[in-house]
Formats: sequence, structure tokens, C-alpha cells
Amino acid sequence: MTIIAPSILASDFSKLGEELRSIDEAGADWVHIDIMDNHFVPNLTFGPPIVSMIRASTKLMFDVHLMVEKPETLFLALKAAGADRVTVHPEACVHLDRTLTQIGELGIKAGVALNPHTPLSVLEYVLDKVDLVLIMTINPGFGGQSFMPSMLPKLRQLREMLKRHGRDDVYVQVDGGINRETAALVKEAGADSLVAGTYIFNHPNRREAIASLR
Ligand SMILES: O=C(CO)[C@H](O)[C@H](O)COP(=O)(O)O
Ligand SMILES: [Fe+2]
Repeated sequence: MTIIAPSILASDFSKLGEELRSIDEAGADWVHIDIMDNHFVPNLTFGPPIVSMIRASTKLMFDVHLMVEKPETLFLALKAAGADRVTVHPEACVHLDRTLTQIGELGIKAGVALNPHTPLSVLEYVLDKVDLVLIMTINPGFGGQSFMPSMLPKLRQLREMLKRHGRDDVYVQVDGGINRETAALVKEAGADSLVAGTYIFNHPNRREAIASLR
């Protein structure tokens, strides 16, 4: 079954706890948490203290998308805050293999997120260390952007690559511009974990929104 991970970037930050309970009740599978540092991406969100504060609001898995430089400086604090997976961008990691090893040694899951221009080949020698690959379907930094259809062939190629490596168990996640229409396209191309912010949080019925993506 397709995993639906609402991105709280599109939620009302003045009542984060309530927003988390709302998506939990609406049938979400994971909570997608975007951490941005205003260096790796031109936007700034929040850090581990806020993640820790909202941890009590839901038992759903915390899927943390780190859009920061030097991501390794945050791993310990994120683990303590209750993160279940940390997904890093290779564009921000000088030593991606070392970085993924550090996440694994903390006993949390590790993901790799690829910007639209980043080729799949960066995954070739690290696939054994990840449980998720995130194909960005926008340039990271902001919610509410338009889905890039040019990422559909990349998703298909990723599926072939995972098969070749005997890693069909790795989640193929997409993030950016996902709604009812684009969800159908990415699922057909091989995605099985869908992040959606604007579509879910702006929908008059969040349960219906999540069901329509699934
Ligand atoms: O990583 C992200 C942005 O960099 C977010 O997860 C993304 O913005 C999701 O929002 P939307 O569904 O509104 O496009
Ligand atoms: Fe994200």
C-alpha cells in the first residue's frame, strides 16, 4: 500500500500539535518534517527542539527531511527528539557514505534525497545503507510549487536500479507538488511513499485528501 506522509511545512505552525493530531486521525502513515537552514535552501524552518515538542502529539513515524549544510551536526539531537528516519541530500554531504553510516549507528533509518538535477548514479555505492530514496519533484525550499513531470523517467530508472541491486524493499518517495492528479502519475512510475503538504493541509477534508492520494 502507498505510504502517505503529510508535510507539516504547509500546516499552521501556531498549532502544530493540533495539526499533527488532525492528520493522524485523517489516516496519515508518517509525518514528513522539513528542516531548512537558509543555506542549503533559501528558507528557514525549525530544528530539533520543535521536533521534540511535537513528538508527544502522535505516535506516527517521524520522517525528517534535512535540507541543511553539515547535516551530521544534527543527528544526535534529532534522535533524542524522536526522529525515526533522517533523509539527507548528497549535495550537502562531502562524505555521503560516512554520513549514512553515522545515521545507521544511531539506530535510526537513513534516506537519501536527490535534487531534480542530481543523477541516480550517486546512489550506486550506498544503497546498502538506506531504506528510502527521495526523488525531489520540485527544487527544495518551499511548499506550493509545481510538480516537475521530467522526474517521472527518473522514478522509473530508480525502480530498475533498485531491482538490479536486489533492493526492491527500499521506499521510493516523492516530494513536491503532489496532489490527486500527480499522485497517479508518480505511483504509476514507481513511487510508493508520497509526501504532500499544500494538498492535504489546504483540503477541506483531510481524510478525503489522504484517501485520494492513496
Ligand atoms: O521538502 C519540501 C520542500 O522543499 C516539502 O516537503 C514540500 O514543500 C511539500 O510541499 P508541497 O506538497 O506543498 O509541494
Ligand atoms: Fe520535504
